[in-house]
Amino acid sequence: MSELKQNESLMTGNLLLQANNISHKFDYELFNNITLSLQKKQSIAIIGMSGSGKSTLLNILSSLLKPVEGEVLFNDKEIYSLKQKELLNIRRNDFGIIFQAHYLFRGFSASENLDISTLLSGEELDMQLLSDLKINHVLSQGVGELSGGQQQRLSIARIMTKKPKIIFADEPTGNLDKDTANIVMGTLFNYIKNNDAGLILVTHESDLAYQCDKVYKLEDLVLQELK
Ligand SMILES: Nc1ncnc2c1ncn2[C@@H]1O[C@H](COP(=O)(O)OP(=O)(O)OP(=O)(O)O)[C@@H](O)[C@H]1O
Repeated sequence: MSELKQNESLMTGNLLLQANNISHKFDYELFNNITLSLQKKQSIAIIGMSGSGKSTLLNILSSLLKPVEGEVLFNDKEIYSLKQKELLNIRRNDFGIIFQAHYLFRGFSASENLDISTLLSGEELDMQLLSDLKINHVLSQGVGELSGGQQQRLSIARIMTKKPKIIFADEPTGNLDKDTANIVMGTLFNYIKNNDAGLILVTHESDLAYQCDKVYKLEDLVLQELK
């Protein structure tokens, strides 16, 4: 994005997240000098080969991993310069992170897993959301009794229940058949449009990626804009 456009979106208040000149390495360099911005109601997909660093980049953008270089701005504040408590507040209230492995409480029912989200956020349970995700009929069942795909949708519902400003999703439809994956993606797109939120999605599936407003490919250390 040009500096002019970036300033425009800052002025109109549409900017949700701005990452500047992000570089990261573990044993070897993963990516270099990545700049990315997310606007309200916008969805961004990141694709790339296995091991190219997509999940690592998502972790950096979503407050879980401080990059070796660069900054991530949310509400005009560089998140990795914040005090731990402020960062935790953003992670708890504003960011919704959907992992490849979902972290549901297995000894509890589906409904109790959702209660944790409503209790912490003070938000109401959205029955329409549960119905859209086709899990409204399994609420009284134990998490261990649900299918893998139902567990995945329950973890997505739990994250959406707290009404995050940004949803970061790492392969959110990995366990789902095509039709159910489309339902989940439709629910995520509706959510961001209706709540002035944004979505950053990591996926292997390019047809899912191209449903997003923007598509980037992580390759040869850089993020290339494909759409
Ligand atoms: N905490 C870590 N410590 C050391 N190396 C790591 C760590 N996390 C990831 N890596 C390495 O960084 C590289 C990129 O991993 P990452 O999970 O970001 O890739 P990816 O593109 O998301 O892959 P996939 O599509 O297979 O999920 C891998 O070689 C991985 O082993």
